[in-house]
Amino acid sequence: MQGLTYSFPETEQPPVFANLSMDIRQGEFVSVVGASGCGKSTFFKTVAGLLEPTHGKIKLPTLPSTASRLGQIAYMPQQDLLLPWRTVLDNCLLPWEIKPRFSKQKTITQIREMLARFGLTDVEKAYPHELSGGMKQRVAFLRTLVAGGGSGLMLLDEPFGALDAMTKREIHRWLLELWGELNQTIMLITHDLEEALLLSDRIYLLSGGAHSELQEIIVDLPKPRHYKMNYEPRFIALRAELERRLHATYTY
Ligand SMILES: Nc1ncnc2c1ncn2[C@@H]1O[C@H](COP(=O)(O)OP(=O)(O)OP(=O)(O)O)[C@@H](O)[C@H]1O
Repeated sequence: MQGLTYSFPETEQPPVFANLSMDIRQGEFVSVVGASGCGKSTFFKTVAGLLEPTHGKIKLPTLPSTASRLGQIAYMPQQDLLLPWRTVLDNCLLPWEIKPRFSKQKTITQIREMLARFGLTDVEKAYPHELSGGMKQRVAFLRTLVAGGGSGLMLLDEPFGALDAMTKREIHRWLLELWGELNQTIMLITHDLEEALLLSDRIYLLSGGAHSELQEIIVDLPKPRHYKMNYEPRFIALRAELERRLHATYTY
């Protein structure tokens, strides 16, 4: 991404963000943190092609630079947005109904394989109200993977924000285990600094507006990561540094 600027049309407001540049490598896990309202979601919507940047370029190695990104990048919002009248399997089939890539039978076979890997085989015929919060997020995550778009890039906009601490921990453990197999590049928006440190290779701290800034924090914690790292000196030092820099961007 090079020199990205976005201003909402027909507003007198300064740009939500201006002149942002970053490179994400294939297979990286990168988190974006920043004060509330600094423009994180708008930034993701621009990357996903839901909004066109006012200035700047976004290049994906899998897509010609003139092609639309819309539908090419997997995007998962904060709410799971599962359709309550559809079973787990039928919710996961939704992307296929909108944009069929393979035959229905092949897609169902792929979804069933993923349901097994995600520990969801037993709930294939269940409806969303019958699932726990963590299970719903896993189904939504699976559906985002099915929607995929083939670019291998997933944008996760605070997907675990509404989960309680223990469910979040369970989903982190699950994501860390599955991570290697997914072969995806992930960008995550989060307000949870420990989540960002546990999951990410790098963290970008965004401050928006006409004089936007992106600060990069490299998370040099060894892999595989696990929860007990929270208590290790390097984790604590990185958390303190991140918190200090984040506070400095707040204007109370
Ligand atoms: N459709 C819109 N029209 C005009 N301004 C908007 C619109 N959507 C968002 N904004 C403004 O853009 C700014 C950035 O919003 P955005 O949702 O991207 O921030 P955020 O960092 O994701 O916030 P949070 O962390 O609270 O979710 C805010 O000031 C918001 O009021």
